[in-house]
This record gives sequence, C-alpha cells and structure tokens, in this order.
Amino acid sequence: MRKQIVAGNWKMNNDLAQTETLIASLAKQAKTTDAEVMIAPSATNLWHAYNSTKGTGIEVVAQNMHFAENGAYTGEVSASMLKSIGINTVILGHSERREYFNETDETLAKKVDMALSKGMRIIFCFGEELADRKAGKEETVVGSQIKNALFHLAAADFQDIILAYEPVWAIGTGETATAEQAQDMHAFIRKTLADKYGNDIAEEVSILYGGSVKPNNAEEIFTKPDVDGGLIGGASLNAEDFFAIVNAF
Ligand SMILES: O=C(CO)COP(=O)(O)O
Repeated sequence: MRKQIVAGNWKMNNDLAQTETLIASLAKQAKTTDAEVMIAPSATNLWHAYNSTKGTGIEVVAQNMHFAENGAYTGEVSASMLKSIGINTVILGHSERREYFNETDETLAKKVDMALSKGMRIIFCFGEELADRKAGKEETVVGSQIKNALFHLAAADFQDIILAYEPVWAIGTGETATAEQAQDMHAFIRKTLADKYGNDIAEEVSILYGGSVKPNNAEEIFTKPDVDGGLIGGASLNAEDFFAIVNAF
C-alpha cells in the first residue's frame, strides 16, 4: 500500500516567532486520517521546528539542499547538515527553484543522488507551464522532467522517492487543476514509471498533487485513485486549513 502524504511547503514565510506560533497551532489539530503529515519551514527554522514537533507525528522536511558534499558554495545547505539536525526528507525541483534559481534537470539529478546517498527521502517536484498545456505538451514536458532527473536511478531507490506533480499555472494562482486533470496526469506519471521500472515499483510510489489545494477542493482531488496526497503552499500557513486538507482523505 502506498502512503498518503500531505506536506506543507511554507516557502519563504514565517520567522522564528511565527514558526513557533504555527507549530503550536498545528500541534492542537486532530488528525482523523492515516495520511503522513509533513511541514517544510525555512532553513533557519528547521532545527527549532524539528525540536518543537517532537511527539506530534509531524515530520519536518527541508525545502532545498545543495548537490555537493560540502565546500565553497556560499549560502548553501548540504544534505549532511540537514541530516545532522534530524531532517531526513527534502523537497527538490520545486518550480520556483527551477524558475528563479536556474535549477535544471541535470543539477536536480545531482541533488537527487546526494540526498539518496545520505539516506534521505525526496519529494521530487515537476510540472508543466501554462503554455505547455495550451500546446498539448504537458505529458511530454512532465515525462522528460521525470526521465532526465530520475531515470538513472535503480528501482530500489524509488522506496525513498515521493513525486509531486505541480502544474506551474496552478501554483499560488487560485486556479486548481480539475480532479480529472490531476488524475489523468498522475496516471500518466505512474505509467511512465511502470514502463521503466515495472508495475510493482510504480504502484508503490506516492504521487502528490500541488497547486492551490484548499480545504474546499482537497477531498475531490484526493479521492482520485492515482492521487496519494498533496503538496500544499498557501493553505499550509494556517493550521485549521492545513488539517482540514490532511483530514480530507
Ligand atoms: O507550490 C506549491 C506547493 O509546493 C503550491 O502552492 P499553493 O498551494 O500556494 O498553490
């Protein structure tokens, strides 16, 4: 059985005091589903968040990391640094990192390798832009993003990979993919995996949907057979909204 996961990507929001306040509110929420719950605070607040979520069942994950072991990469954070403060999962390939920080499939492949070599789990993000969808190229784009960054891996590596389909046109726009659009793409992603690694692997990989998931649309999206959860931006900054989404399964 693949895992159901709801992860909150806080992006560049919440200073230390706000992180404390939001985690205190999250800790008061009741979970009524089996979904795994994750939050991704900023790098400066990971250590605090790791400590203050102990015993809550919420996993703290990182939003990014560098591909090198260590060295002269001013401003960057390594996998070992994350591991050393108890962080075992990292988001890689978010469209904002691709767009604003020039992350490419090639650099992401290196980040994937480093994270896996440190025994970390990865939430690997990808998704087409509006122009791609208008041109009917969404499957071509998504297929190549997955192949270029992940298809050098061994089948066993996929135990540590969670995929997150985030159509760029639905991120922060209030425009969600319809549940059918999400399901169609997730089925395509699973078939892409199955063609390369076989059905057993493809059936075990959790595929999350991200892009304007809110309490009022989460249930419809999560009931689709190939949607195993969500990567939540804006709505993860409010504890009640985030847990309404967690409990939408
Ligand atoms: O980018 C996202 C999560 O990583 C989605 O953001 P929104 O939920 O704000 O659209």
